[in-house]
Amino acid sequence: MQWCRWAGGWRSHLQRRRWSRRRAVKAAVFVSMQSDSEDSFDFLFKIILVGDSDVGKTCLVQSFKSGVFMEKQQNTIGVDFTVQTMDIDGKKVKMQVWDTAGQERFRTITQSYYRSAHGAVVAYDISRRGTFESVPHWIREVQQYGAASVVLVLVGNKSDLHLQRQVLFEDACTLAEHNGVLAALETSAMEAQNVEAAFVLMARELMARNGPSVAEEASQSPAPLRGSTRPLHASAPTHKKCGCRAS
Ligand SMILES: Nc1nc2c(ncn2[C@@H]2O[C@H](COP(=O)(O)OP(=O)(O)OP(=O)(O)O)[C@@H](O)[C@H]2O)c(=O)[nH]1
Repeated sequence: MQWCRWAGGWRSHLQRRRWSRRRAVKAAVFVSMQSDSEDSFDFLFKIILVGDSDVGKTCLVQSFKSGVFMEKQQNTIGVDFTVQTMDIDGKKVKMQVWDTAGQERFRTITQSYYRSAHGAVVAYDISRRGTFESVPHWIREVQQYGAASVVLVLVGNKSDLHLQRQVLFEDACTLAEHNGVLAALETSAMEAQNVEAAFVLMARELMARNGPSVAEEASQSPAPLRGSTRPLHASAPTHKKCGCRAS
């Protein structure tokens, strides 16, 4: 498993899912247009997925949601919304994942979704150098339009295309370290490699940082979480941003 992290405390035993029965039940539900009927949860986190067009953001979300790789034909228009619930350390963690369009023409729409995100996954394609060179731009966008406490995870997707690799994992680690990013991982939506690990890593960090306040906020929400609802506002930061130290 390719990953690196600077915030400390990360253990790499997260590959195996612990919530396979629930996932199996929910796997058929793809999200954009449907509500999630399971309304009780211990934690609720909103995660935004950003990065250049065609890096595989939608495929990552689909892989996370259903474990299935679907060759996507169309580019995302605006923002798409998915909910996935996980069992982490006996806690029911609901992840709202907002898959944004990478195309420039949707930038104004997508920026408006950053504000309430607890975490952001910044994705690039390991086989296209240009998508990696855009990463600082995406990080700046998240930092400019998102909450100060937003947790960033860097994901180099399409790790199955190792023969076409144009980005060294070491370069991704260096970039992450210099930009206050929690961790860098390489994933393959096609091979379901590390996809779940990226979201579990994010969830664990958010639980550790400001989980109780997010859970409390969610429990006070007047309406159950549904696909059509607006995102919850991010809770106030309770901890400092990650330091960048080599583990
Ligand atoms: N080889 C390989 N191809 C992938 C992988 N993930 C996605 N793709 C392909 O990459 C292309 C783009 O994937 P999308 O998920 O549509 O990319 P996106 O980032 O959502 O694109 P926008 O909606 O324009 O922002 C599709 O042809 C996918 O089949 C992967 O892990 N490996």
